[in-house]
Amino acid sequence: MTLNLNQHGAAAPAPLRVALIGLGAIGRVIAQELLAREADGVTLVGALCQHADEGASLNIPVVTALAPLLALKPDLVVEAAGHGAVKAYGAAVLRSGVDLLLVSVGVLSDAALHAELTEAATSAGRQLMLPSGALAGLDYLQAARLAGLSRVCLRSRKPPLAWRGTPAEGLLDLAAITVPTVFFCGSAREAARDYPKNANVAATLALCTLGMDDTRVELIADPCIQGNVHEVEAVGDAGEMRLQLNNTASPDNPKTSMVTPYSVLRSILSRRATVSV
Ligand SMILES: NC(=O)C1=CN([C@@H]2O[C@H](COP(=O)(O)OP(=O)(O)OC[C@H]3O[C@@H](n4cnc5c(N)ncnc54)[C@H](OP(=O)(O)O)[C@@H]3O)[C@@H](O)[C@H]2O)C=CC1
Ligand SMILES: O=C([O-])CC(=O)C(=O)O
Repeated sequence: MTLNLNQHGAAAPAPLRVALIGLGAIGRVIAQELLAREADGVTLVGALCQHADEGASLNIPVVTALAPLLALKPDLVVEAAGHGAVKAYGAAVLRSGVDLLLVSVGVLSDAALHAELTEAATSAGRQLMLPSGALAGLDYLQAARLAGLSRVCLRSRKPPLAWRGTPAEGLLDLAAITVPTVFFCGSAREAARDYPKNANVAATLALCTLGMDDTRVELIADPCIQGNVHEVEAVGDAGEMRLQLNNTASPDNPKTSMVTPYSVLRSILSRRATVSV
């Protein structure tokens, strides 16, 4: 048995072994940051991608199926690939005895899948982790929920090109709009389900507050902005919250806020932090 000793001679925990699913705009930044931070007690053991050549520049093992990913003996699998990947692999990861961090939180708008993942985590004694992602203020909102919340609303604005390839294309002429245009008003469940690459934050907010059906969402195509703007309004017994985030977009994906992979990184590093906030 090998014991890692810190500078005071105390036993240090073994490095946390992390595996990724997806090496796109989010996954690649997480991978680069983890590779640069071996000293922080975290080791990137490999990634699951659709194509074996995707990780070539990162010099990490890349596999194209779940079994060889789990054979790398991760302690934590981080999904950064999309709703389809969670449906394909999520429950199996947990059932194999490995914790799972989901970036594609919006997939939990599917109540049956939510129940399946929760059951898999419970029966295996593992944790399903959800990062704050492109959002903020969730600590306050979860405390306010305990005190009693009555209304929660998210307004997400993105430039027209960020809504390409979504149902917004059938509702308005994205190339022609000249003023901010609301094209969706509904529940967090509907937003997360119908805009799987754009409205994961709606699900995250809902899970921390009033739930998928009572958390309200507006989606807006805004030709006057560069990045992604998320506004949260919450009202309850503990007071009112008004929060506006003006997020820089990822240089590799205009739908995704640049802060998202760093939020995941924070969640990962906090598992090995001596002082955790
Ligand atoms: N929680 C939050 O705040 C946020 C969550 N998200 C979520 O994160 C996801 C990833 O975002 P982002 O990195 O910007 O997207 P990208 O499209 O840049 O990257 C996704 C990557 O995952 C790969 N991929 C897709 N399906 C699979 C699969 N089954 N197995 C392995 N790899 C797969 C894609 O490969 P290929 O291109 O070959 O299909 C692509 O390389 C989004 O789809 C969204 O669900 C995004 C932003 C914020
Ligand atoms: O990154 C963002 O700003 C939000 C996003 O795409 C999502 O929640 O899916």
